[in-house]
This record gives sequence, C-alpha cells and structure tokens, in this order.
Amino acid sequence: MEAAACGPALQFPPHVWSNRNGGKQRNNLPSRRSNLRLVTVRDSRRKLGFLRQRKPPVGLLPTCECSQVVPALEAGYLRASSNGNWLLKTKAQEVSSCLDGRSIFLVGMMGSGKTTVGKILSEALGYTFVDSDKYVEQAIGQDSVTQIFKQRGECIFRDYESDALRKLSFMPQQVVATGGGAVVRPINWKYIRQGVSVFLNVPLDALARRIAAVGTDSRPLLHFESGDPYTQAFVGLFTLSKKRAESYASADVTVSILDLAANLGVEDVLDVTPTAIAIEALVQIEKFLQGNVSRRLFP
Ligand SMILES: Nc1ncnc2c1ncn2[C@@H]1O[C@H](COP(=O)(O)OP(=O)(O)OP(=O)(O)O)[C@@H](O)[C@H]1O
Ligand SMILES: O=C(O)C1=C[C@@H](O)[C@@H](O)[C@H](O)C1
Repeated sequence: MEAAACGPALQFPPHVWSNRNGGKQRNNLPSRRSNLRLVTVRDSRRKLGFLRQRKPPVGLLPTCECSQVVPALEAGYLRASSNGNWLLKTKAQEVSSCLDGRSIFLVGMMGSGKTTVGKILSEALGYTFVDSDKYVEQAIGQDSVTQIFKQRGECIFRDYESDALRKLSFMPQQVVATGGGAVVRPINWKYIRQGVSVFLNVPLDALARRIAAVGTDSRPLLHFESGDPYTQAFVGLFTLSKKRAESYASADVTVSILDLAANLGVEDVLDVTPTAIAIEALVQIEKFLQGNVSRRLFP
C-alpha cells in the first residue's frame, strides 16, 4: 500500500532551510513558482496535491493521526510562518503517535550530521539523545575514538560499538547517532532494526569540505600522512563509502540532502539547516511508518 497517499507533504518557508542564502528575497512570501520547489516529497503527485487533505485508505492508519497539519497548510499559514522550530515541533507531535515509543537510529558517513540533527530531533520528540561514539568512549574509559583506535585498534572499538548498539536497542524513546561505520557489521542491523533507521545521505564533496574545515585529526579513518585536509577527507570518504553504500541504503528511511537542497532551491547542500533536515527526517519517518503499521516493536 502506498504510504504517501495518506499524509500531506509539509511545506516550509525558505528561510527555515537555508543557512546562508536565506536573504531578502527568501524572507518574503515565496512566489507561486518557488512554492512548488519547496515541497519536500518528490513524486509526480506532489504538484498541487500536497495542499489537499487526502483520506487514508481504510485500515492503513489505525493509530496515526497524520493529517493535522493540513488545515494550516490550506490556510497558507505554514508558508507564511517564519518559525522553523514551530514547524519542527508540530511535525514531531504528529510523528510521535506513529512512532509509538520506537527509537530512531541515525546512520550515515562521518560528518553527515547525525549528532547535530539527532539532538534536534530528540528535543522535538521529547526523546533522549545518545551518541554511540561517546557511549563507547565511556564504556572503554577513554577520551576519544581516535585514542581508542590508536591504543586498542579498530576491531576492539567495533566490538564495543556492537555491544553499545545491542544495549541501546532495548531502550525506547531514544535518538541514537550511530558511528559512521556501524552499518558494516550485519549483527548491528539486528539492533538498529529495533527502531526506525534513518540514513542521512550527504554528497561526499560536501562531507569532505565540512571535515576539511575542522581537520581530520579526530577522524582516525581519514587521517593520512600526506595530502591537504580536503583531499585526505575526500579520498578516505570515497573509499569507505564504496564499501558502505549498500548498507546505508538498507535503512528504513533515506534523507537525501542533495534532493532536499534542490527542492528548496538552496545552491550549496551545506546550507541546508539542521532543523530543515530534522523536519524532512520526520516527514519521511511518518511516511515509512504509515506503510509499516504491522511492524510494531513497543506494543
Ligand atoms: N546541516 C548542517 N549545517 C551546518 N553544519 C552542520 C550541519 N550538520 C552538521 N554540521 C556540522 O558538521 C560537523 C559534523 O556534524 P556531526 O558531528 O553532527 O556529524 P556526525 O554524523 O555525527 O559525525 P560522526 O559520525 O563523525 O560523529 C559539526 O561541526 C556540525 O556542527
Ligand atoms: O566512519 C567510521 O568508520 C567512523 C565514524 C565515527 O563516527 C567513529 O565511529 C569512528 O571514527 C569511525
């Protein structure tokens, strides 16, 4: 059954999304043409359909109240709203009932924003935020992942990481930022699948730029002897992503920051704000859950 049929796409004002490009023109109400570019769900039905409330097919949504935002959308209220946090909170309230206590596991390459977006999501949902890297640091009793890699080796780190995910998988109402490489061990998916998994898909060039800006010292798998920080980061990320692409793609939900930027008319993907990404994640989680009501883990 198509989940998209039962929930509206949430529409956002441009200044909610953009870090740098939210200039004068974007702070006005968007033109009709630019409105269409802002829609977050990319399918052929989105053009005008998102403004209309659709009735869910009978039996598809026994528990979720997923259409409460629609009257506000129809009134044009959301388009005029300048408050990204308000949108986030509103969407989080809706998605809460669909989530029914299930945790969210964010997966993605290092630097993709799992921690940043995870904190925002957890606050909006009233969930606890857990950074799995920090969890491992505490479990091992060392200050940083870099130190653990140096002194104990990657294999020990991965063992602790699996143990962390196993323990976290028993706990409801958490947003977990997993380590970038957590997806590689199949056993970890058993744990991650106890909640809803969300892949933050950020283009490698953007990741490399972001990581190069702070240096690769804190990223043991990207720290090489030669090359400028951007090249080190890009080459390392490229190699890792080839091995991981398939695993990331098996997440329940993918948030493509490239698509999001394109839909919003934001030129540089790095200018899409964490709040915008969090809202988009909620929209996609809601769609996923609407199609998977039988997979309830916390009845
Ligand atoms: N949408 C965003 N806009 C601006 N800066 C961002 C955004 N997302 C992340 N950042 C910045 O990028 C850096 C990396 O982000 P973050 O730590 O959230 O990534 P991560 O996926 O948790 O990385 P890791 O797996 O290595 O822990 C941080 O400095 C953060 O402030
Ligand atoms: O992508 C990876 O393999 C890693 C990402 C970080 O979150 C840390 O878990 C560690 O640096 C390894």
